[in-house]
Amino acid sequence: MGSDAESLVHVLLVSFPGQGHVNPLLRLGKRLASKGLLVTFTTPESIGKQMRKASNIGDEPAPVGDGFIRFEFFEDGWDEDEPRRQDLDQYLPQLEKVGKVLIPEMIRRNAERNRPISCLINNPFIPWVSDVAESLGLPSAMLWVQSCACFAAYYHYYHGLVPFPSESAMEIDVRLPCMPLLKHDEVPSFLYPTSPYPFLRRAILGQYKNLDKPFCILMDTFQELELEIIEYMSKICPIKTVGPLFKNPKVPNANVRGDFMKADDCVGWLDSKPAGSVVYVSFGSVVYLKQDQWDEIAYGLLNSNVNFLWVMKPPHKDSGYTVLTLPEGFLEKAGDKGKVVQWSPQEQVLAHPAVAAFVTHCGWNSSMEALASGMPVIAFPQWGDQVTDAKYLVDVFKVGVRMCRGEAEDKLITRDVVEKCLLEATVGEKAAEMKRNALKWKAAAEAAVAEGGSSDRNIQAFMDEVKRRSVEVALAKGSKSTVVEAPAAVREGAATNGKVELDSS
Ligand SMILES: O=c1ccn([C@@H]2O[C@H](COP(=O)(O)OP(=O)(O)O)[C@@H](O)[C@H]2O)c(=O)[nH]1
Ligand SMILES: O=C(O[C@@H]1O[C@H](CO)[C@@H](O)[C@H](O)[C@H]1O)c1ccc(O)c(O)c1
Repeated sequence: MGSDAESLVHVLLVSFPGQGHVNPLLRLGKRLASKGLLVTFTTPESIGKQMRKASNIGDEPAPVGDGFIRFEFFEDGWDEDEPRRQDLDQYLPQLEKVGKVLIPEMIRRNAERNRPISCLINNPFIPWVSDVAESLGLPSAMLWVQSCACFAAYYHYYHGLVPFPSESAMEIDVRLPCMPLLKHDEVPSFLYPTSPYPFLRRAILGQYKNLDKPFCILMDTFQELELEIIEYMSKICPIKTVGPLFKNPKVPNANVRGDFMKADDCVGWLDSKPAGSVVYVSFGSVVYLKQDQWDEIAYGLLNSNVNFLWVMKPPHKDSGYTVLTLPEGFLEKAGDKGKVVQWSPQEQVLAHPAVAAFVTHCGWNSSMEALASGMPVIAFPQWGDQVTDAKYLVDVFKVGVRMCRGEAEDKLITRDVVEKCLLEATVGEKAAEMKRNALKWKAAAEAAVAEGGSSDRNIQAFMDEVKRRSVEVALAKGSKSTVVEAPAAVREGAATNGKVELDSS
């Protein structure tokens, strides 16, 4: 490694191996690197292999702005084809067991190679990373990869601060401070007493057991988007909002990506379509719909006569899902009006002028990418944070129409409803109003990450703190610090109390 990289403060990012976790943590890594840190990104080798295949991840540190990012994967101790990786109740303890041995080894190896690590950053599902940091006398931070509203909902549930739906009162609404009233099915669905995913409730709440360990909780949201709840939760936890992380004005085209699958080429097809004529349909990396629902969406798309780009990712071989099919003759009927791909370059798609609206499952990454791209949405949430994100996208941020309330409702959304929602979001006054609102959020997002914006100030303050602590760590370990510059004073900057004014229907 070049001596340039070795002279930089070095942080280690440890990610849970899910696409919705890797993307925001890698984006944080690129942001920190662009501002002058050396960043090592790690996740299990099983995913590392897919990332190397799908993206251009090399062995050498990649220069990003003023710093570098490099990758080092770790073995999770299981055979390549182990199906238990799909069962979080088995996989998370396995990751903890091996990670608690291999991450300290990785840290030692890096120190021996003259690039000592000064701070660990993890994302949810792997809270033990802050135990590793503590045991080695290193500071740690956590990147929360959902909205602050969901963070607050889980926090209040975990500490029993307000009543949530329970077996004896299934349909109560939930009143959380500084948040709109959440109907029982707008609360993150892992908290429903009847959730079929108790293992995901355990996985996400596991982070709250260790919440006192990270010195900072970074969040991929921005102050202007969730003003009141961010201010409220910041009085309780050391929160710094740094989003939207996918926008990095310093290095907008950093050529480092973390896709698990190579994106199909669809930009040329989009280029051939008129402005604002295409609906983009994607349900993220984990959600998988039933065949009858898929058919209704297919007919709704055909009947609405819109152009569409539809992501139809293949299911994981051990997921238990059967491969979805398209109705007979669907592609012929759609002709050049439709394109179906296995994986899309979503950031590029959402920024493309041909795209008018996004049918989304409302995962937080997709939600932030849509908002920050000025893209109206048609909300089709299924579970977890998605149902809460849908509530916010539609009722609070006012950039969307609702097509579905969530998997728990167990309701087939018919082709007529699909068609009605597609038209509502693409033509007429309501569509125009949602677009205006979305463009306001795009401008607010860009201002947040621009130099001196709320997220930029927070990331700078975080970097200064990491550098300050790296001196302490080096002194405590009795070795020479790698920090060459004194931490810059944390710039107070103008408080961004201004709310974004929205058109309301
Ligand atoms: O065809 C696709 C579908 C999704 N994504 C990316 O995958 C991530 C999905 O994260 P999200 O939180 O939206 O959903 P999850 O997959 O975690 O349910 C986002 O960054 C998307 O941009 C993508 O690049 N291409
Ligand atoms: O990545 C998984 O879930 C997604 O995480 C996003 C960030 O927390 C969230 O916004 C989105 O709604 C989720 O779908 C994930 C979930 C379960 C699982 O077994 C995984 O391997 C990944």
